[in-house]
Amino acid sequence: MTLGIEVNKLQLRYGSFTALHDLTFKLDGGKIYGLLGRNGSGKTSLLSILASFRLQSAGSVSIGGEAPFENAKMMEQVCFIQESGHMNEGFSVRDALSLAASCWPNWDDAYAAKLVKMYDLPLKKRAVALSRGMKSALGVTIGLASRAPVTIFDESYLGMDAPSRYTFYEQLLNDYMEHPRTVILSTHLIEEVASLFEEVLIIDKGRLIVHEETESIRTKGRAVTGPAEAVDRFAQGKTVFGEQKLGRTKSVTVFGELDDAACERAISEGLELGPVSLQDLFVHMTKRKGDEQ
Ligand SMILES: Nc1ncnc2c1ncn2[C@@H]1O[C@H](COP(=O)(O)OP(=O)(O)OP(=O)(O)O)[C@@H](O)[C@H]1O
Repeated sequence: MTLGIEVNKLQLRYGSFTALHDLTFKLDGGKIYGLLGRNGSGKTSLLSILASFRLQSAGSVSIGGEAPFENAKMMEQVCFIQESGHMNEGFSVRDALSLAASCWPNWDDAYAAKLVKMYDLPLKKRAVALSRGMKSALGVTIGLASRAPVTIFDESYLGMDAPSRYTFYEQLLNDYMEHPRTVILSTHLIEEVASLFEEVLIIDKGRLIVHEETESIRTKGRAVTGPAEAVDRFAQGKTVFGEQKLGRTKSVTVFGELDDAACERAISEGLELGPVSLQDLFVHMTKRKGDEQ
């Protein structure tokens, strides 16, 4: 089963501070979404509302057609894994897994055991006493094995070392192919995870500035490489970021879609056009006064 999500004019205020401004978007069920945003942009606030950890100040959220807040049926359908997951002081890893098994009806014990083995999680150890990376490994184990129709990972794998993170990405993709569900990943490690995203949402200062298919976002910019003079001529009048020079060869990223004629002109001048990284585009789109170029 997959569940879609609809968010309409969603606002969240903390006292007099507005963290989320009129967010409106629709997520189809059964896709992997990337949620990107700079520090403090409102990612956790948004995800907490989707997971019914928090009630919005205005607007509406519906998951599979139902409002999630204080909706026991919905809580079984949504699994929210945060980096700073709260663990009961006295709980062992085994207890944490047993509790998770009782929360999510689609829980797969055999898959959880496989992940425990992969991550070498010590079942008898108190969960609060695990290292940061091991806590993250426990978190992603719970998120994956929950098989919840809506599974949200809020930077939950940041504490893990690179091999463990790659294991997570691989497991997520394989398990998602076998058991399609709606997955939202918020991350600052954009390039590492970008290939998993089918669609990307970018929020900036509590406002949604992008919601598009990943492939379509990548067409918003191009990497242009070639002889420095030809690159400069081509880039004139265009928005340029991410400039690199090696000898007489230069590479720049130009922002904005290029039509066929512009691409043909570039190629005829000996320039190479390549795709732009999602991370470069994200940095450009969320740039603020005072940021380094
Ligand atoms: N409980 C709270 N009380 C008051 N302000 C809050 C509270 N929680 C978050 N905020 C504020 O809301 C804004 C959004 O915070 P949020 O944690 O949602 O951002 P984020 O995008 O997840 O950030 P990061 O990438 O740094 O984790 C920030 O300005 C933050 O200070």
